Amino acid sequence: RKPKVPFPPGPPALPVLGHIMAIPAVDQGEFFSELAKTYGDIIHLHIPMRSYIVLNSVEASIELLEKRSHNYSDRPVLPLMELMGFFPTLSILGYGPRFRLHRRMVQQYFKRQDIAAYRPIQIRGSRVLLQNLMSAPDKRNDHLSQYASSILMRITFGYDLTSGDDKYLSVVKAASHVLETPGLLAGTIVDFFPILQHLPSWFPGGYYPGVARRARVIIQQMHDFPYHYVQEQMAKGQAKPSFMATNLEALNNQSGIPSNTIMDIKGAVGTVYVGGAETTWGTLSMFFLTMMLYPECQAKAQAEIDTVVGSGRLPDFDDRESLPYIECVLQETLRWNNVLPLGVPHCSLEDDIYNGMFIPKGSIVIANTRGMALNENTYSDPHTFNPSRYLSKPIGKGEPYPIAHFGFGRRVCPGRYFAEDSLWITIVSILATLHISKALDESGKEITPELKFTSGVSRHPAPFQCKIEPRNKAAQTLIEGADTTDYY
Ligand code: HEM
Repeated sequence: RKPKVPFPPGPPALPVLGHIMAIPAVDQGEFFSELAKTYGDIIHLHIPMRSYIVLNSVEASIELLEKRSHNYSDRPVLPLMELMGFFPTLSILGYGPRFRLHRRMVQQYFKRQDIAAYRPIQIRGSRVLLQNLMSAPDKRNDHLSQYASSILMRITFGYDLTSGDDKYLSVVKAASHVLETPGLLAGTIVDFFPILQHLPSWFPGGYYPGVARRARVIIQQMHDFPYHYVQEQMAKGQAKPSFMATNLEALNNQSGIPSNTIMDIKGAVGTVYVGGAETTWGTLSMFFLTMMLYPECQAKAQAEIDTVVGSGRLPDFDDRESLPYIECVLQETLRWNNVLPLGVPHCSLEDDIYNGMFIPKGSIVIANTRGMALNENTYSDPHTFNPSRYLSKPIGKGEPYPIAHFGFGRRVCPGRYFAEDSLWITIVSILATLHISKALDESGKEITPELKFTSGVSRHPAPFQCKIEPRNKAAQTLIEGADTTDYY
């Protein structure tokens, strides 16, 4: 279809295939940012039967995804995610009544005004994490994923995850592993030619559907076990307060949201505890990488904690306002290499014209959040990790906190306030007590890892070694003596 108003600008396309061969499988954020230098903030790419719109600035994303959110809050159909059994799941539900139901359920539970109630869970989790990091520093990633899963499992279905060998944690890990498949969010050949999902895995083009079909069992377990666990606990009269128990009770009393179904609750719980944990531990993994690579920032953060909190106790949420540099470390960790570099794709419901550019109905609309974090007009020397950039001038550069990493409009991350709390308490507790540095090789030389990242749905640092040790005897005593009683 040739529109009267031109599409947004974009590079020349091949006939039929359009830009499909030009889009790289990895580092797409950087690729789109390079294109933006020539074609501007809103780029149009052709993929077979579809328009692919990439938004490269916060301003353009706000204009379309927020101010025109009635038109840009749909999601593209993601055949592979559905084939895996991710349905009905808020993150990928199309815009409509079922989306609104799920969104309301999740948003209500993680409202900014209410999340302080979950802090005892986050504090306890961060203390267990300190103890685990001190006793087995080599298993850093396992501890981080256990921390993130433990707080979300506790809140979503009242489960007390206390060990790294927990059978349910292994299901979560397996589900996360599935999500490491590159391109799952509208980036595989099956998204461009959905008919391919029916091919057997040995057939050319059948690789992705094969991966998705094999993952079904895991994804099913991931959705089912929280439900069975809560039912069991409710039958014994021992269910702890949780998202699932609250919603099931509402359903039992017939007083909850009328069209609520068990499937909806299972789907909502699944997306929160797996998606939320994946992004939280991924960001914490990034934090370790930055602290190892930028020791001067680590020292500055520790000096601030030593002055404000001292060494006689662990930091608490009440300290947050008095620790401006720690806030900057958190914000810079979220910006520097954000875990969802292209957010989650939106989709347009109707034809639209914006600034003389035509955006057809059904376009896949991507917010290039990685590109926004690297925008040189907003962030000086954007590849450098520099928390001070947010401090007011003349001490800092007065640059704004990043916002793009949590997405936009009616699909903005509903867990963002909770996520920031989970990250803050962990980051400040680690900085208060542990020292992170480069690991040494056999000859005693420091190992500097190459900056490498995974390229699945979420982007994490590739595995890297680092040294983690208590900062001093006082810190070791604080970790050993930390109160890990369950006060929630
Ligand atoms: C560092 C941590 C996190 C980051 C960077 C992050 C980022 C994002 C992004 C970029 C989106 C897509 C927004 C859009 O489409 O414009 C999203 C959606 C979502 N996030 Fe988060 N998130 C994080 C943690 C969490 C946590 C802890 C939870 C749960 C408590 C959560 C629950 C969700 C859900 C349910 C959606 C789907 C919303 C929808 O489609 O309407 N996230 N998140």
